[in-house]
Amino acid sequence: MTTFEGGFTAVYNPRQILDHPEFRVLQPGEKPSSSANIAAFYNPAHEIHLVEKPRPKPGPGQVLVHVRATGICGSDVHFWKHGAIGPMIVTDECGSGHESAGEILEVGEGVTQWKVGDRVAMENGVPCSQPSCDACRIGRYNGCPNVVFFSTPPFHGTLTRWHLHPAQWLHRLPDNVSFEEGSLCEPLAVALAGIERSGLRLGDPIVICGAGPIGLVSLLGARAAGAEPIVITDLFQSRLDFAKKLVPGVRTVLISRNLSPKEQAEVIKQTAEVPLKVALECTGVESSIHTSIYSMEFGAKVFIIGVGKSEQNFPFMHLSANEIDVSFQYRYANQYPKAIRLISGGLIDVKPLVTHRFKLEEAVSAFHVAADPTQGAIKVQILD
Ligand SMILES: NC(=O)c1ccc[n+]([C@@H]2O[C@H](COP(=O)([O-])OP(=O)(O)OC[C@H]3O[C@@H](n4cnc5c(N)ncnc54)[C@H](O)[C@@H]3O)[C@@H](O)[C@H]2O)c1
Ligand SMILES: OC[C@H](O)C(O)[C@@H](O)CO
Ligand SMILES: [Zn+2]
Ligand SMILES: [Zn+2]
Repeated sequence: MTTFEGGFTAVYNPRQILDHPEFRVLQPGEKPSSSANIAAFYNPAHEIHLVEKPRPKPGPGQVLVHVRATGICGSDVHFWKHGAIGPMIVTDECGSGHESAGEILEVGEGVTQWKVGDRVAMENGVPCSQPSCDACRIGRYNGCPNVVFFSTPPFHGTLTRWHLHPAQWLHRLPDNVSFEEGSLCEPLAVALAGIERSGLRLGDPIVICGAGPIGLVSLLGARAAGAEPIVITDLFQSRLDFAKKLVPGVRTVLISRNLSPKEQAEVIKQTAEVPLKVALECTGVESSIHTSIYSMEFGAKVFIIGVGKSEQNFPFMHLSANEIDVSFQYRYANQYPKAIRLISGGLIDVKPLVTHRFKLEEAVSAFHVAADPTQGAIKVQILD
């Protein structure tokens, strides 16, 4: 039982908010009609294609959102290309996209907090919200065992024109925050959750490993949080150049495949010039995690946001003898309001992360650009 704002209560099963199950795959070259509810789906045959679906009707406690901006996440590409992330396996057609913002088109029964035309960022991991669920009850709802995460199989994503959403999992966008910025609140929420739980404090010297979208939003967040100095690493100079443009004061280290993690850590330490208190690890790659661990001072924290191989080795004795804590982040909880405030207040500027823009009808091309490293994409946005 969930109480919606305004006192309306409903038995609330997030699985019932699944988008309309009917869809038709468009043939290659077939033009979708301009009034259709189109979406980009991936499937177990590693195809990505447009589909047409009916326009859904909001039920009690739901709203219909016209999705205006969606960013492509590495996990969308991964589900398409590799068919699984850990235990989440693509067994059927599945809608992509979970970094979205839009405009409310219709409100369902009992929805009092939203009206048609309101601009919102969509929080796309919808937990069960049942009092019997410990994770939900204590506010660590990213750990809800019954979470519906749109775009993670079997739940269709928000890369679509019209999407049904539970009213209480939307966040109002102030006038000075665009739909694109609203959609970028999703990767930013990942970084903010990690930074919050890493215990990072004003003036802390840190290293960020990996300068992909997650490393870069972590860089923006860490800079806003007052970390200094900040060292960022990557295997590619182009990504480090991007980081330097984004935050000119950042120090960069190009990772060499010829150096061991210990040797690499020495380069990071020399670049930092002061002992490092925190690592925000944003690759999930074993060698990079080792490098981050060897870069740390006694009592430091290695905070792992990246995800990678199911089983990995750890430099156990180095961790133990240096009391280095290792922690992990899984998605986020309670970060959207903060992300929106930081963007609206001008403390974090996510706009430069968008390198490519496509129309919804061009979503398949957008995926090909996002998946091709030679295109130099950081964040590909799909706008409608
Ligand atoms: N914890 C979560 O909830 C969560 C949420 C979103 C993404 N992620 C994960 O975060 C990670 C980063 O996401 P992204 O979108 O930025 O991915 P990405 O692949 O675009 O970026 C990763 C970057 O790390 C660099 N890299 C790879 N190996 C490296 C090494 N040994 N040393 C230094 N840099 C190295 C790559 O060149 C790349 O620029 C991924 O593992 C992703 O799955 C986690
Ligand atoms: O941004 C959130 C992440 O992409 C998701 O956790 C994804 O990796 C799996 O659902
Ligand atoms: Zn994501
Ligand atoms: Zn729950």
